[in-house]
Amino acid sequence: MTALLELTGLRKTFGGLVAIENVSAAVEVGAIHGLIGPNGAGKTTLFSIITGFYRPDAGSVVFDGSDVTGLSTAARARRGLVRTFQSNLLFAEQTALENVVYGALVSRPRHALDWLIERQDHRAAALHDARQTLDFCRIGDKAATRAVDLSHGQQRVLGIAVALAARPRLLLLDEPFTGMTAREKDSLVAMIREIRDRGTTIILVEHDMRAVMQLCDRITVLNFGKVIAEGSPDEVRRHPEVMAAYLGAA
Ligand SMILES: Nc1ncnc2c1ncn2[C@@H]1O[C@H](COP(=O)(O)OP(=O)(O)OP(=O)(O)O)[C@@H](O)[C@H]1O
Repeated sequence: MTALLELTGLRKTFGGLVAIENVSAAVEVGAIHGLIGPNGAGKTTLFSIITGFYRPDAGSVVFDGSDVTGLSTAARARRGLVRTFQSNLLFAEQTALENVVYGALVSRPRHALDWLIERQDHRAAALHDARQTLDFCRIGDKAATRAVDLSHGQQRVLGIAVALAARPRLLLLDEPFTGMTAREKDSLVAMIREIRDRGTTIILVEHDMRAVMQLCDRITVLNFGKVIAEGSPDEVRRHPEVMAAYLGAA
């Protein structure tokens, strides 16, 4: 297997606090890779380093063979490294369809230009793609609904649809299951598998252990900013340090 993402020797401090210390990990092409750990373990900080929101104090982020450590979030997104947000950062007053179109345009500035100068063929193609993405995410019937009028679970799915519109090669999902009903969770588990099966590698930061264990091929466990375990769900579940970290946290 080849690594799509390689993290080497990452370190990030906030004042005197070491949030991430000497973190190395590799995410294989086609994997669903979990990133877990108790509260304050450093998951969000690591996520932000991978997406370019934070610059690490040391170490490197290599995406598809290129060092992207110094690149902006937008430059990474154009290369196919795309994230969703924990909160629903959507255009609340716009329809679901418009949100997905914006998701596609943000990652493809050339298309945005065509849109602005009203290239009708590009507009039609963008709308067609956005409709297909909403259908794929099982919210095609909500295309004309304003984002703000969707249920919480539907808004989270729309967030994923917006990210998918950017055609990610690596999709980072930030706690996508938060606040979902059991039924919505089951549907999202199936959807995430399908996204992977269509060729997108996935990193999943998630507190819902059932979803993590169901979905992930590999899991990296952080505690106090360090990697304490890495392996299959079964290996990680039985790892003494992981059990201790979660019991300690509980
Ligand atoms: N911007 C910041 N400024 C100062 N300290 C920070 C900042 N961001 C995170 N930290 C600290 O770094 C450590 C790791 O935090 P982080 O949010 O990455 O953990 P987490 O695993 O995502 O936690 P949670 O599961 O609660 O979201 C914590 O001690 C946190 O207080």
